[in-house]
Amino acid sequence: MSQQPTISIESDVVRIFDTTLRDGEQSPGATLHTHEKIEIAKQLARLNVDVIEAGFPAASPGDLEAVAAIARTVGTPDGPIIAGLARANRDDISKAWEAVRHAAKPRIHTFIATSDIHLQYKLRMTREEVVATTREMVAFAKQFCDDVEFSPEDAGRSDPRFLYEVLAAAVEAGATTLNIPDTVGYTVPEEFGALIAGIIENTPGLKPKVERGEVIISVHTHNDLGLAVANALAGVKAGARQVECTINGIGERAGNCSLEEVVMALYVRRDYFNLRTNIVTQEIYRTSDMVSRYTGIVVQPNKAIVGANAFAHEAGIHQDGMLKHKRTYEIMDAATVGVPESRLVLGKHSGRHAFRVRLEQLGFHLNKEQLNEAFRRFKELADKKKYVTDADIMALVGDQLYQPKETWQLVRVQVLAGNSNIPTATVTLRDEEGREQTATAIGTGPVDACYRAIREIVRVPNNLLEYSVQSVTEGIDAVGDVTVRIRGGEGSERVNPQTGSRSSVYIGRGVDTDIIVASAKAYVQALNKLLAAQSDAQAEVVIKAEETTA
Ligand SMILES: CC(=O)SCCNC(=O)CCNC(=O)[C@H](O)C(C)(C)COP(=O)(O)OP(=O)(O)OC[C@H]1O[C@@H](n2cnc3c(N)ncnc32)[C@H](O)[C@@H]1OP(=O)(O)O
Ligand SMILES: CC(C)C(=O)C(=O)O
Repeated sequence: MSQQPTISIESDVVRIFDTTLRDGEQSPGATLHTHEKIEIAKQLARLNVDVIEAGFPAASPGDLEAVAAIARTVGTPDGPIIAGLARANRDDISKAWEAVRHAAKPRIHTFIATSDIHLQYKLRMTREEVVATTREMVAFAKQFCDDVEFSPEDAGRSDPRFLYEVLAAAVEAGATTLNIPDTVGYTVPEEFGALIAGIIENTPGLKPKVERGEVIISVHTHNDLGLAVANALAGVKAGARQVECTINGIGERAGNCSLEEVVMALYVRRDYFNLRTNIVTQEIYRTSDMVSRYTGIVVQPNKAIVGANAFAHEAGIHQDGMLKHKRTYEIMDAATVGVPESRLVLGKHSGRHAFRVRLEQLGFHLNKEQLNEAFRRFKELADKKKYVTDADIMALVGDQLYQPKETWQLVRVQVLAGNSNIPTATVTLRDEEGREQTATAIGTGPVDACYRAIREIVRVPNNLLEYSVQSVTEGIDAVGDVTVRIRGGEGSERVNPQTGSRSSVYIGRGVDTDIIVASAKAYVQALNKLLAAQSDAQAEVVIKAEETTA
């Protein structure tokens, strides 16, 4: 099984054959319109893939036209090879040629299965018939096109000795690329590598042709066991010089070998593979994003290379390492794949170093005590909130540095709610001189009614931007923690003493076992901040006016 490759191939280039528009489009629900396929093909050309498999022209007239359109627009002399897939029959091959012939560099890719299970149940053919069909159909394709690729489908589960026979027939008939598919993602890397090495070594007459680059061995792996990329790399190590892959690894079932992963593995581990690709790696992220948007297939956040978290660091120890030297936790630069920069995500696992750096980026330069207090409050918030945003941090530190006086205090709140009442709230607030005011309001729910009643008393223009409630403790007697964010009207801007930046957004928090009470406290707190900022602003105007008169 562990047959070691003894091959010495002249070229150190691994060709990238992108099949996003053919095998990728076979992902359930990924159907693309022709104009989207053309856009993706153009982007693949910018990415500098060597081959675009643009579709399966015999599948439908629309598919044929889409492949032809790509051949015409993207298949320029400097552009990639444009391939069309065809079963091993005359009709499919003729249609493939009809579509790809418009390209400067066309390729017909024909295939037939070689595993016993496919022969017996699907094709209902004998091995002899498969060999004869291969010879005949590769020769038929060769009449149209010099560049013919042949694939023994389900090679991963085929008898290797039979594969050698079929592949020899394909080469004799003129195939210049032999693509070895692990169609159902069944093999494991050592085994697949050995399969490739065995093919090169044992297919009659093949090895010298592969060494001179007259015949290219290609690999096409599927991800049913999550091994598609590992298998493709094992194939490359054994002598393959073309990898068939898709953007974001989309494709039938669990998908195909992911282009970005295999390309970056070859790039980052040049020391191990001693090979290169022609890919413009800086275009990777843009391509991934386009394919995701057009197919509607979302990229999982932890996906290697292109996932949202691929260059994000949350743990404090990692963030500290990153700040001291990027290579401590990153094996490649985000910019290499077109991601603007790596991110330090602030959350409950973050440490002081990263927190301080983010504060400085936001314009806050705190002394040690202030930083410790801000960090304590940040951790408290991170325990409750999944993501702590920059806005949260600004509000949190802003609040810490700026403690307004309490213009209004909540005295009482009483609500009538339920599914047979109009939600009604009666609220009593006390002002700085100890005078109480009461208002009653109805609303769409008890919180809305309560907020309307408060507005009746406080009467300061504001918009509620965000209302969120969380339980701080567990169980039926849980304490509710309400956070509100409001924006004040004109003249309610607060100047950040650290940065000089202005904002009219105020945050209020209220905690109580009754969430209506917690909601009222939070809103009153936010309004108090707004009122304090307004009176500060007025004082500023008066002082400026006095200075001018003086
Ligand atoms: C592993 C892969 O990804 S292979 C590529 C898969 N892609 C596609 O299937 C493309 C979309 N397919 C289609 O639109 C349709 O299946 C078509 C137009 C290609 C064919 O449709 P139909 O003629 O209705 O046939 P259907 O798909 O039901 O069955 C496939 C037939 O092709 C035969 N066949 C399958 N593979 C091959 C092959 N490589 N060479 C020759 N014949 C083949 C099957 O044995 C079956 O033949 P049968 O009708 O004599 O039993
Ligand atoms: C047609 C071949 C290359 C294929 O897609 C597969 O076997 O998975």
